[in-house]
Amino acid sequence: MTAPLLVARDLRCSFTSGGRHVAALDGVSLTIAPGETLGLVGGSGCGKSTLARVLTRLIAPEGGSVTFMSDDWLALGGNRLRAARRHMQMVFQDPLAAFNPRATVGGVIADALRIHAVVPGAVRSKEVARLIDRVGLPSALLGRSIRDISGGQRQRVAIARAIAVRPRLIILDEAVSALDVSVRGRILDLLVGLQRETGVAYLFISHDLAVVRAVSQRIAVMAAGRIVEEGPAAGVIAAPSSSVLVDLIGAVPRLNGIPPS
Ligand SMILES: Nc1ncnc2c1ncn2[C@@H]1O[C@H](COP(=O)(O)OP(=O)(O)OP(=O)(O)O)[C@@H](O)[C@H]1O
Repeated sequence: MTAPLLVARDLRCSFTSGGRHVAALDGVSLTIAPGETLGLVGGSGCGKSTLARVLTRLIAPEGGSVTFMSDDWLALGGNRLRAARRHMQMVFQDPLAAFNPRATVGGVIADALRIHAVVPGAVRSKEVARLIDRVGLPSALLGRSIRDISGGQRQRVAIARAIAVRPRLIILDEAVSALDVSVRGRILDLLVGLQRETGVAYLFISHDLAVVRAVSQRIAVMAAGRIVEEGPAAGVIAAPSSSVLVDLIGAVPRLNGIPPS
């Protein structure tokens, strides 16, 4: 059996605000294999984004461990962390918040290539052009400000920036949730195609089970800071064991046997 790419064990993270204590992660464990998509689904406030932020080390958990590419990920520092970071990229719901709004499309991708020294400087522009074409954007967009393109185009730029550094894992947190249905479908197709070509793994986080189902081989269902069920996508949806998943299935007419209106 191939070694897992990422193993999270018993992650715990809580917040106190307004005198209220919330266990956002209450002992979360999960495994992601190389090249697979694990879909993480759950209702609002169940801890999905906190998990993404802990895995990407934006926040430190109070307990638990993460092994990523065989390293003790939460303990890595210095040059080893910088080198390993390249392999775990993140795409957020609102890419504008993740970019310097004054940056150009080409600049965003070139910076990622430069920071991680992915290709020699002499061929960087050529690689930027290849990436922008691969994510389905015209090269005319390269000089445009990131502020002056559509939300769907911006999300394609975010994906181009993530794949530019040839990561092993991309964590997508509600990455297509703000897009209209047809744009969303095309971006999901792009993600599936890129995975086939590069073998990248995805942790695909969404409150929308239909979207998660469209791209995931396995699904983990989260409620109140815990993973309440997990397994192969088709099997989990065919025989849900948690009330959360039953509710999420009920919210998707197609999965519920009722044709969409
Ligand atoms: N910085 C913070 N300070 C205080 N509470 C927080 C903070 N971040 C998250 N929480 C709380 O932790 C819980 C989990 O939040 P989280 O954002 O991880 O959930 P989520 O599943 O991503 O929700 P959504 O789908 O609505 O974004 C919620 O109760 C939230 O209010």
